[in-house]
Amino acid sequence: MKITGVELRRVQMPLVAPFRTSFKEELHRDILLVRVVTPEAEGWGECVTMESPLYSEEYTDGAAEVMRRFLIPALTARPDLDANRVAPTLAKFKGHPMAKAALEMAVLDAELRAAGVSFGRYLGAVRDEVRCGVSVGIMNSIGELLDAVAGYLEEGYLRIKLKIQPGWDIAPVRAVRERFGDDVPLQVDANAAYALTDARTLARLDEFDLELIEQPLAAGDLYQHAALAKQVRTPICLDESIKSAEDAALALAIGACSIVNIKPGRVGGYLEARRIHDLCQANGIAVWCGGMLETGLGRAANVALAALPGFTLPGDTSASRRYYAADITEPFVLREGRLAVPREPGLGVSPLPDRLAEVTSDTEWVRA
Ligand SMILES: CSCC[C@@H](NC(=O)CCC(=O)O)C(=O)O
Ligand SMILES: [Mg+2]
Repeated sequence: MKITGVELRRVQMPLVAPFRTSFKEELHRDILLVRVVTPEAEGWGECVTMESPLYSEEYTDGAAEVMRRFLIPALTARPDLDANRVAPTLAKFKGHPMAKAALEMAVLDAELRAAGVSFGRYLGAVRDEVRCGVSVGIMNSIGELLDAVAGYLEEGYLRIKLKIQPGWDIAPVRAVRERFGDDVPLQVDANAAYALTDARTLARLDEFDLELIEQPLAAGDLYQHAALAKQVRTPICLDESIKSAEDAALALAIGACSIVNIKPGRVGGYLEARRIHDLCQANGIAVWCGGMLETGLGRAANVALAALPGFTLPGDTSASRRYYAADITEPFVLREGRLAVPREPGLGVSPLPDRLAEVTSDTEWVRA
């Protein structure tokens, strides 16, 4: 395929409620969308960067700039591009996995729409629907948290993930266990808020029979996570630490984690995400699909990925209404705790033109 041009489009998506983690409180998402135009078809990509470099080193304005100056020109120079060639073409540019992932996603979408093949079928989906969990932010009170969890359980979510940080960990987890019982699959995500010196506090979470503790320590602390894993019984799951299949192989080799949260943007794209899935499956390691509050575009791709055989745990693949009153695509609606895998070619969804226009704050055409 030859790219004839790329549109960079910024959309402003207000959240239905504040979403607070150990590093930030989100009130809205300023999202960079990418539309790749080729003679055969167009494709959409979603860049999952935050506005500021607080989750990882990337941020949205930086992603747009690196795409505009380096990544898009490298891709448009190739007359023979396809999705498998995006990462090798961009490999000479260091880092920027989320920016690269958005472009690969858009090229893959265009390629698959032209071929009449869905994301799920291309990636290797074995299910027509995926079991869904939900991520619950840090709240102002235990009461507010319990009301939120009650609402999500009522909606049918099959797993609850609680954001934690020092000072908001043991008490909220205990309160959720006491209110909703021991049978609700429950896990926590610290977003790297703890240090190895907090091992005793983290070990106190063992009494609550959690599915996992996600990213307790800093992204670069692989060795420290391996040391922590020897001091807590609850399985350690990594998120921010795993930026490639190579990182995953090292983390498994040194015992830094026993479960992996796979986020295509964090690892440079859906093809690398599949490689991590394959590596983990071959090593008997469970994986699940993480989330970055995606619109229906990224949500469609994540749900397709989550249908691969090794995704045995419910992911943060929630319904559109978890974050947005009105998505930019037809909404993903939870049914019996599950989301259906799109079956149409490519992502299987497209932005609704009127809705997209409503939320667009900027659009820029980068000519090939
Ligand atoms: C704004 S924080 C985004 C990263 C966070 N994502 C979630 O908690 C799930 C978000 C979602 O449901 O998309 C994580 O560290 O796993
Ligand atoms: Mg996480």
